[in-house]
Amino acid sequence: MKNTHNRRFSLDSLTIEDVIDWSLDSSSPCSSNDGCPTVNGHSKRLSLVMDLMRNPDLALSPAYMQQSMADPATPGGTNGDNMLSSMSMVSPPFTPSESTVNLAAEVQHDPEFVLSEPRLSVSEVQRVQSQLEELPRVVCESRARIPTTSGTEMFLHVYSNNVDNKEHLAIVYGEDIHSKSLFEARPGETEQDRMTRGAYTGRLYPGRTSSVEPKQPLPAKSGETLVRIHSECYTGETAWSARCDCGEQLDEAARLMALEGRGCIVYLRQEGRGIGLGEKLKAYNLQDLGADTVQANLMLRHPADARSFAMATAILVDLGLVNIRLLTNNPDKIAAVEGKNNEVHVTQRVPMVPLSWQKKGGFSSKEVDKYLETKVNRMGHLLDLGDRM
Ligand SMILES: Nc1nc2c(ncn2[C@@H]2O[C@H](COP(=O)(O)OP(=O)(O)OP(=O)(O)O)[C@@H](O)[C@H]2O)c(=O)[nH]1
Repeated sequence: MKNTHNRRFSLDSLTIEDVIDWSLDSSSPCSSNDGCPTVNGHSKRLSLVMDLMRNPDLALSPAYMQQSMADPATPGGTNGDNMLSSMSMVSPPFTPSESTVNLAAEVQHDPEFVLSEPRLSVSEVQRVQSQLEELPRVVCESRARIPTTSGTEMFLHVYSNNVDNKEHLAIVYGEDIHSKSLFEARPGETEQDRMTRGAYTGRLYPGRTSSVEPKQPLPAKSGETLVRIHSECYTGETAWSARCDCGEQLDEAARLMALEGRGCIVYLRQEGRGIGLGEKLKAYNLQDLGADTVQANLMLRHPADARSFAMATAILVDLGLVNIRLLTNNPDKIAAVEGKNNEVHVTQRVPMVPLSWQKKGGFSSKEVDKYLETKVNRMGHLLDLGDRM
Protein backbone atom coordinates (compact mmCIF):
# COMPACT_ATOMS: atom_id res chain seq x y z
CA MET A 1 0.00 0.00 0.00
CA LYS A 2 1.47 3.37 -0.98
CA ASN A 3 1.90 5.99 1.66
CA THR A 4 -0.33 8.92 0.75
CA HIS A 5 0.07 10.66 4.07
CA ASN A 6 2.37 13.44 2.88
CA ARG A 7 -0.04 14.31 0.07
CA ARG A 8 -2.90 15.17 2.40
CA PHE A 9 -4.19 18.64 3.11
CA SER A 10 -3.89 17.79 6.75
CA LEU A 11 -6.78 18.12 9.14
CA ASP A 12 -5.09 15.51 11.29
CA SER A 13 -3.80 17.93 13.88
CA LEU A 14 -7.01 19.96 14.00
CA THR A 15 -9.91 19.27 16.32
CA ILE A 16 -13.44 19.78 15.05
CA GLU A 17 -13.70 22.85 17.23
CA ASP A 18 -10.54 24.27 15.54
CA VAL A 19 -12.12 23.75 12.16
CA ILE A 20 -15.37 25.44 13.19
CA ASP A 21 -13.51 28.35 14.82
CA TRP A 22 -11.36 28.78 11.74
CA SER A 23 -14.28 28.76 9.36
CA LEU A 24 -16.34 31.16 11.45
CA ASP A 25 -13.43 33.47 12.37
CA SER A 26 -14.52 36.96 11.35
CA SER A 27 -10.92 38.13 11.05
CA SER A 28 -10.07 35.49 8.47
CA PRO A 29 -10.17 36.54 4.81
CA CYS A 30 -13.30 34.66 3.86
CA SER A 31 -15.66 34.59 6.81
CA SER A 32 -19.40 35.06 6.81
CA ASN A 33 -19.04 38.41 8.57
CA ASP A 34 -16.87 40.30 6.13
CA GLY A 35 -19.06 40.38 3.07
CA CYS A 36 -17.60 37.22 1.60
CA PRO A 37 -20.16 35.47 -0.65
CA THR A 38 -22.20 32.83 1.10
CA VAL A 39 -23.61 29.45 0.19
CA ASN A 40 -26.91 28.60 1.81
CA GLY A 41 -26.28 31.14 4.55
CA HIS A 42 -22.76 29.96 5.33
CA SER A 43 -19.52 31.47 4.16
CA LYS A 44 -18.21 29.69 1.09
CA ARG A 45 -15.14 28.83 3.10
CA LEU A 46 -17.34 27.12 5.62
CA SER A 47 -19.04 25.17 2.83
CA LEU A 48 -15.63 23.94 1.71
CA VAL A 49 -14.87 22.79 5.21
CA MET A 50 -18.22 21.01 5.40
CA ASP A 51 -17.45 19.25 2.09
CA LEU A 52 -14.12 18.15 3.48
CA MET A 53 -15.58 16.94 6.73
CA ARG A 54 -18.26 14.94 4.95
CA ASN A 55 -15.73 13.36 2.65
CA PRO A 56 -12.23 13.72 4.10
CA ASP A 57 -10.69 11.73 1.24
CA LEU A 58 -11.29 14.74 -1.00
CA ALA A 59 -8.18 16.05 0.68
CA LEU A 60 -6.22 13.47 -1.31
CA SER A 61 -7.11 15.24 -4.52
CA PRO A 62 -4.39 17.57 -5.91
CA ALA A 63 -7.16 19.73 -7.40
CA TYR A 64 -8.90 19.96 -4.09
CA MET A 65 -5.66 20.91 -2.33
CA GLN A 66 -4.86 23.56 -4.89
CA GLN A 67 -8.30 25.08 -4.78
CA SER A 68 -8.94 24.83 -1.08
CA MET A 69 -5.55 26.30 -0.18
CA ALA A 70 -6.12 29.21 -2.57
CA ASP A 71 -6.98 32.31 -0.66
CA PRO A 72 -8.94 35.07 -2.40
CA ALA A 73 -7.10 37.61 -0.29
CA THR A 74 -3.65 36.32 -1.21
CA PRO A 75 -2.06 38.12 -4.17
CA GLY A 76 -1.55 35.61 -6.95
CA GLY A 77 -3.78 33.05 -5.22
CA THR A 78 -6.57 31.46 -7.19
CA ASN A 79 -9.78 33.26 -6.48
CA GLY A 80 -11.81 30.78 -4.48
CA ASP A 81 -14.96 32.23 -6.04
CA ASN A 82 -14.12 30.64 -9.41
CA MET A 83 -14.39 27.20 -7.96
CA LEU A 84 -17.19 28.06 -5.64
CA SER A 85 -19.28 29.73 -8.30
CA SER A 86 -19.84 26.26 -9.71
CA MET A 87 -21.09 24.96 -6.36
CA SER A 88 -24.73 24.17 -6.07
CA MET A 89 -26.66 26.64 -3.95
CA VAL A 90 -28.51 23.68 -2.57
CA SER A 91 -27.46 22.35 0.82
CA PRO A 92 -24.91 19.54 0.32
CA PRO A 93 -26.59 17.15 2.74
CA PHE A 94 -29.59 16.98 0.41
CA THR A 95 -27.97 17.33 -2.99
CA PRO A 96 -24.23 16.86 -3.27
CA SER A 97 -22.65 19.93 -4.84
CA GLU A 98 -21.23 19.62 -8.35
CA SER A 99 -17.78 20.40 -7.04
CA THR A 100 -17.92 17.54 -4.57
CA VAL A 101 -18.95 15.08 -7.24
CA ASN A 102 -16.26 16.19 -9.68
CA LEU A 103 -13.53 16.23 -7.10
CA ALA A 104 -14.58 12.84 -5.86
CA ALA A 105 -14.38 11.51 -9.42
CA GLU A 106 -10.87 12.85 -9.71
CA VAL A 107 -9.82 11.17 -6.48
CA GLN A 108 -11.17 7.92 -7.85
CA HIS A 109 -9.04 8.18 -10.97
CA ASP A 110 -5.89 9.05 -9.06
CA PRO A 111 -3.67 5.94 -9.39
CA GLU A 112 -2.09 6.68 -6.03
CA PHE A 113 -5.42 6.87 -4.30
CA VAL A 114 -5.87 4.54 -1.34
CA LEU A 115 -9.24 4.24 0.37
CA SER A 116 -9.12 5.29 3.97
CA GLU A 117 -11.67 5.62 6.72
CA PRO A 118 -13.01 9.10 7.45
CA ARG A 119 -11.07 10.89 10.15
CA LEU A 120 -14.27 12.31 11.61
CA SER A 121 -16.82 9.74 12.71
CA VAL A 122 -20.40 9.88 11.46
CA SER A 123 -21.56 11.19 14.81
CA GLU A 124 -18.88 13.88 14.85
CA VAL A 125 -19.85 15.07 11.38
CA GLN A 126 -23.53 15.12 12.30
CA ARG A 127 -22.81 16.95 15.54
CA VAL A 128 -20.94 19.60 13.58
CA GLN A 129 -23.70 19.73 10.97
CA SER A 130 -26.41 20.19 13.56
CA GLN A 131 -24.39 22.94 15.23
CA LEU A 132 -23.94 24.81 11.99
CA GLU A 133 -27.10 24.27 10.03
CA GLU A 134 -29.76 26.92 9.95
CA LEU A 135 -33.24 25.48 9.82
CA PRO A 136 -34.67 25.46 6.31
CA ARG A 137 -37.83 27.49 5.73
CA VAL A 138 -40.69 25.07 5.19
CA VAL A 139 -44.25 25.63 3.99
CA CYS A 140 -46.98 23.04 4.11
CA GLU A 141 -48.53 23.33 0.65
CA SER A 142 -51.38 20.89 1.12
CA ARG A 143 -52.78 18.17 3.30
CA ALA A 144 -55.52 15.60 2.91
CA ARG A 145 -57.24 12.96 5.00
CA ILE A 146 -56.07 9.47 4.08
CA PRO A 147 -58.08 6.50 5.30
CA THR A 148 -55.61 3.63 5.50
CA THR A 149 -55.91 -0.11 4.89
CA SER A 150 -55.48 -0.73 8.63
CA GLY A 151 -58.68 1.21 9.27
CA THR A 152 -56.94 4.22 10.83
CA GLU A 153 -57.04 7.65 9.26
CA MET A 154 -54.13 10.05 9.00
CA PHE A 155 -53.52 13.45 7.43
CA LEU A 156 -50.78 13.51 4.81
CA HIS A 157 -48.96 16.87 4.66
CA VAL A 158 -46.79 17.86 1.68
CA TYR A 159 -44.07 20.44 2.28
CA SER A 160 -41.99 22.72 0.10
CA ASN A 161 -38.81 24.38 1.34
CA ASN A 162 -36.06 26.81 0.42
CA VAL A 163 -33.27 24.21 0.26
CA ASP A 164 -34.25 21.56 -2.28
CA ASN A 165 -37.13 20.84 -4.63
CA LYS A 166 -38.22 17.60 -3.02
CA GLU A 167 -41.68 16.99 -1.52
CA HIS A 168 -40.88 16.11 2.09
CA LEU A 169 -43.86 14.72 3.97
CA ALA A 170 -45.49 14.58 7.37
CA ILE A 171 -47.87 11.72 8.11
CA VAL A 172 -49.98 13.04 10.97
CA TYR A 173 -52.22 11.07 13.31
CA GLY A 174 -54.56 13.26 15.35
CA GLU A 175 -56.85 16.04 14.15
CA ASP A 176 -55.51 18.51 16.70
CA ILE A 177 -52.03 18.65 15.12
CA HIS A 178 -52.05 21.59 12.71
CA SER A 179 -49.42 23.12 10.48
CA LYS A 180 -48.89 26.84 11.08
CA SER A 181 -47.81 27.51 7.53
CA LEU A 182 -50.78 25.63 6.06
CA PHE A 183 -53.35 27.54 8.10
CA GLU A 184 -51.86 30.99 7.48
CA ALA A 185 -54.14 33.12 5.30
CA ARG A 186 -52.88 33.54 1.73
CA PRO A 187 -53.66 36.66 -0.26
CA GLY A 188 -56.78 36.52 -2.38
CA GLU A 189 -57.82 33.00 -1.49
CA THR A 190 -61.43 31.90 -1.14
CA GLU A 191 -62.93 29.48 1.35
CA GLN A 192 -63.01 26.91 -1.46
CA ASP A 193 -59.25 27.48 -2.01
CA ARG A 194 -58.54 26.94 1.68
CA MET A 195 -60.52 23.73 1.82
CA THR A 196 -58.90 22.50 -1.40
CA ARG A 197 -55.40 22.86 0.01
CA GLY A 198 -56.44 21.33 3.32
CA ALA A 199 -56.54 24.43 5.55
CA TYR A 200 -59.79 23.45 7.25
CA THR A 201 -60.82 22.26 10.67
CA GLY A 202 -62.93 19.15 11.24
CA ARG A 203 -63.99 17.08 8.24
CA LEU A 204 -64.91 17.92 4.67
CA TYR A 205 -68.27 16.77 3.33
CA PRO A 206 -70.22 17.42 0.15
CA GLY A 207 -71.71 20.93 0.19
CA ARG A 208 -69.44 22.37 2.92
CA THR A 209 -68.76 26.08 2.26
CA SER A 210 -66.61 27.26 5.16
CA SER A 211 -63.06 26.22 6.04
CA VAL A 212 -63.85 26.75 9.72
CA GLU A 213 -66.27 24.39 11.39
CA PRO A 214 -69.17 26.05 13.21
CA LYS A 215 -68.24 24.17 16.39
CA GLN A 216 -64.99 24.97 18.14
CA PRO A 217 -61.91 23.12 16.85
CA LEU A 218 -60.55 20.40 19.13
CA PRO A 219 -58.40 21.77 21.94
CA ALA A 220 -54.74 21.07 21.27
CA LYS A 221 -53.62 18.04 23.30
CA SER A 222 -50.59 18.64 25.42
CA GLY A 223 -47.94 16.04 26.12
CA GLU A 224 -45.15 14.48 24.22
CA THR A 225 -46.04 13.27 20.80
CA LEU A 226 -44.68 10.02 19.38
CA VAL A 227 -42.56 10.90 16.33
CA ARG A 228 -40.64 8.91 13.75
CA ILE A 229 -38.20 10.61 11.41
CA HIS A 230 -37.93 8.31 8.47
CA SER A 231 -35.68 8.50 5.42
CA GLU A 232 -37.00 7.27 2.09
CA CYS A 233 -36.16 3.68 1.17
CA TYR A 234 -37.79 2.61 -2.10
CA THR A 235 -36.32 -0.88 -1.88
CA GLY A 236 -37.42 -1.59 1.68
CA GLU A 237 -40.80 0.16 1.59
CA THR A 238 -42.04 -0.55 -1.92
CA ALA A 239 -39.92 -3.27 -3.52
CA TRP A 240 -40.16 -5.81 -0.64
CA SER A 241 -36.41 -5.79 0.02
CA ALA A 242 -35.10 -7.92 2.89
CA ARG A 243 -31.75 -6.12 2.84
CA CYS A 244 -32.95 -3.61 5.45
CA ASP A 245 -35.77 -3.20 7.97
CA CYS A 246 -36.96 0.19 6.68
CA GLY A 247 -40.39 -1.08 5.53
CA GLU A 248 -41.01 -2.82 8.82
CA GLN A 249 -39.97 0.28 10.78
CA LEU A 250 -42.35 2.49 8.80
CA ASP A 251 -45.26 0.08 9.31
CA GLU A 252 -44.49 -0.35 12.99
CA ALA A 253 -44.28 3.41 13.57
CA ALA A 254 -47.69 3.84 11.89
CA ARG A 255 -49.16 1.03 13.97
CA LEU A 256 -47.94 2.53 17.26
CA MET A 257 -49.24 5.98 16.36
CA ALA A 258 -52.61 4.58 15.33
CA LEU A 259 -52.79 2.82 18.73
CA GLU A 260 -52.07 6.10 20.55
CA GLY A 261 -54.40 8.02 18.22
CA ARG A 262 -51.69 10.62 17.84
CA GLY A 263 -48.26 10.92 16.31
CA CYS A 264 -46.24 12.07 13.34
CA ILE A 265 -43.95 10.40 10.84
CA VAL A 266 -41.72 12.95 9.14
CA TYR A 267 -40.83 11.29 5.85
CA LEU A 268 -37.70 12.80 4.32
CA ARG A 269 -36.82 12.23 0.67
CA GLN A 270 -33.22 11.35 1.36
CA GLU A 271 -33.10 7.92 -0.24
CA GLY A 272 -30.16 5.66 0.60
CA ARG A 273 -29.03 7.79 3.56
CA GLY A 274 -28.88 10.72 1.19
CA ILE A 275 -26.91 9.20 -1.70
CA GLY A 276 -29.92 8.44 -3.93
CA LEU A 277 -31.38 5.18 -5.22
CA GLY A 278 -28.95 4.66 -8.11
CA GLU A 279 -25.95 4.96 -5.83
CA LYS A 280 -27.61 2.77 -3.21
CA LEU A 281 -27.96 -0.01 -5.79
CA LYS A 282 -24.23 0.27 -6.51
CA ALA A 283 -23.65 0.05 -2.75
CA TYR A 284 -25.72 -3.16 -2.69
CA ASN A 285 -23.52 -4.67 -5.39
CA LEU A 286 -20.42 -3.74 -3.38
CA GLN A 287 -22.07 -5.34 -0.33
CA ASP A 288 -22.60 -8.53 -2.33
CA LEU A 289 -18.88 -8.32 -3.13
CA GLY A 290 -18.07 -8.30 0.58
CA ALA A 291 -18.24 -4.68 1.79
CA ASP A 292 -20.42 -3.62 4.70
CA THR A 293 -22.87 -0.69 4.32
CA VAL A 294 -20.36 1.87 5.57
CA GLN A 295 -17.48 0.58 3.44
CA ALA A 296 -19.71 0.46 0.35
CA ASN A 297 -20.64 4.14 0.72
CA LEU A 298 -16.99 5.11 1.21
CA MET A 299 -15.87 3.06 -1.79
CA LEU A 300 -18.38 5.05 -3.86
CA ARG A 301 -16.84 8.26 -2.50
CA HIS A 302 -19.90 9.11 -0.38
CA PRO A 303 -19.92 9.79 3.33
CA ALA A 304 -21.14 6.87 5.45
CA ASP A 305 -24.27 8.91 6.09
CA ALA A 306 -25.04 11.91 3.87
CA ARG A 307 -28.28 12.91 5.55
CA SER A 308 -29.39 16.05 7.31
CA PHE A 309 -32.25 16.23 9.76
CA ALA A 310 -32.69 20.01 9.83
CA MET A 311 -35.67 19.63 7.48
CA ALA A 312 -37.35 17.35 10.01
CA THR A 313 -36.72 19.84 12.80
CA ALA A 314 -38.30 22.63 10.73
CA ILE A 315 -41.35 20.49 9.90
CA LEU A 316 -41.84 19.51 13.54
CA VAL A 317 -41.66 23.16 14.60
CA ASP A 318 -44.23 24.04 11.93
CA LEU A 319 -46.54 21.36 13.33
CA GLY A 320 -46.03 22.62 16.89
CA LEU A 321 -44.42 19.32 17.94
CA VAL A 322 -41.55 20.54 20.05
CA ASN A 323 -41.57 17.96 22.87
CA ILE A 324 -41.37 14.55 21.32
CA ARG A 325 -40.77 10.89 21.99
CA LEU A 326 -38.60 9.74 19.13
CA LEU A 327 -38.78 6.24 17.66
CA THR A 328 -35.18 5.47 16.74
CA ASN A 329 -32.05 3.49 17.54
CA ASN A 330 -29.81 6.15 16.04
CA PRO A 331 -28.24 8.46 18.66
CA ASP A 332 -27.02 10.89 15.99
CA LYS A 333 -30.57 11.39 14.78
CA ILE A 334 -31.62 12.51 18.26
CA ALA A 335 -28.81 15.07 18.46
CA ALA A 336 -29.44 16.27 14.92
CA VAL A 337 -33.21 16.69 15.18
CA GLU A 338 -33.00 18.77 18.32
CA GLY A 339 -31.56 21.49 16.10
CA LYS A 340 -28.93 24.15 16.42
CA ASN A 341 -30.94 26.17 18.91
CA ASN A 342 -32.73 23.25 20.58
CA GLU A 343 -35.88 24.01 18.65
CA VAL A 344 -37.14 20.49 19.40
CA HIS A 345 -36.70 18.54 22.61
CA VAL A 346 -36.50 14.73 22.56
CA THR A 347 -37.85 13.77 25.97
CA GLN A 348 -37.61 10.04 25.36
CA ARG A 349 -36.10 7.62 22.86
CA VAL A 350 -38.43 4.79 21.95
CA PRO A 351 -36.35 1.85 20.62
CA MET A 352 -37.18 0.17 17.32
CA VAL A 353 -36.44 -3.52 17.83
CA PRO A 354 -36.90 -5.75 14.75
CA LEU A 355 -40.16 -7.69 15.06
CA SER A 356 -38.42 -11.04 14.47
CA TRP A 357 -36.17 -10.32 17.46
CA GLN A 358 -39.28 -9.76 19.56
CA LYS A 359 -40.81 -12.96 18.13
CA LYS A 360 -43.70 -10.91 16.78
CA GLY A 361 -43.47 -11.94 13.15
CA GLY A 362 -41.31 -9.81 10.91
CA PHE A 363 -38.69 -11.39 8.68
CA SER A 364 -35.08 -12.42 8.74
CA SER A 365 -32.33 -12.63 6.14
CA LYS A 366 -28.56 -12.80 6.23
CA GLU A 367 -28.47 -9.38 4.53
CA VAL A 368 -30.59 -7.64 7.19
CA ASP A 369 -28.48 -9.29 9.92
CA LYS A 370 -25.32 -7.80 8.39
CA TYR A 371 -27.08 -4.43 7.91
CA LEU A 372 -28.11 -4.27 11.58
CA GLU A 373 -24.74 -5.53 12.80
CA THR A 374 -23.00 -2.75 10.85
CA LYS A 375 -25.38 -0.17 12.28
CA VAL A 376 -24.53 -1.29 15.81
CA ASN A 377 -20.80 -1.91 15.43
CA ARG A 378 -19.87 0.85 12.98
CA MET A 379 -22.51 3.54 13.47
CA GLY A 380 -23.18 3.25 17.19
CA HIS A 381 -26.87 2.35 16.93
CA LEU A 382 -28.53 1.48 20.21
CA LEU A 383 -29.64 -2.09 19.56
CA ASP A 384 -28.63 -5.07 21.65
CA LEU A 385 -27.30 -7.69 19.25
CA GLY A 386 -27.01 -10.24 22.05
CA ASP A 387 -25.57 -13.44 20.63
CA ARG A 388 -27.35 -12.99 17.31
CA MET A 389 -24.34 -12.24 15.10
N1 LIG B 1 -26.40 3.92 1.49
C1 LIG B 1 -27.21 2.97 1.97
N2 LIG B 1 -28.41 3.33 2.45
C2 LIG B 1 -29.20 2.36 2.92
C3 LIG B 1 -28.84 1.01 2.92
N3 LIG B 1 -29.87 0.30 3.45
C4 LIG B 1 -30.83 1.19 3.78
N4 LIG B 1 -30.44 2.44 3.46
C5 LIG B 1 -31.10 3.73 3.68
O1 LIG B 1 -30.99 4.02 5.05
C6 LIG B 1 -32.05 4.88 5.41
C7 LIG B 1 -32.71 4.28 6.66
O2 LIG B 1 -32.79 5.26 7.55
P1 LIG B 1 -33.77 5.30 8.83
O3 LIG B 1 -34.40 3.97 9.04
O4 LIG B 1 -34.61 6.51 8.72
O5 LIG B 1 -32.84 5.65 10.00
P2 LIG B 1 -31.60 5.10 10.71
O6 LIG B 1 -30.56 6.15 10.73
O7 LIG B 1 -31.18 3.79 10.15
O8 LIG B 1 -32.02 4.91 12.21
P3 LIG B 1 -33.33 4.39 12.90
O9 LIG B 1 -34.09 5.62 13.25
O10 LIG B 1 -32.87 3.66 14.09
O11 LIG B 1 -34.06 3.50 11.92
C8 LIG B 1 -32.98 4.96 4.22
O12 LIG B 1 -32.75 6.17 3.51
C9 LIG B 1 -32.56 3.76 3.38
O13 LIG B 1 -32.78 3.96 1.99
C10 LIG B 1 -27.57 0.66 2.40
O14 LIG B 1 -27.16 -0.48 2.38
N5 LIG B 1 -26.79 1.69 1.94
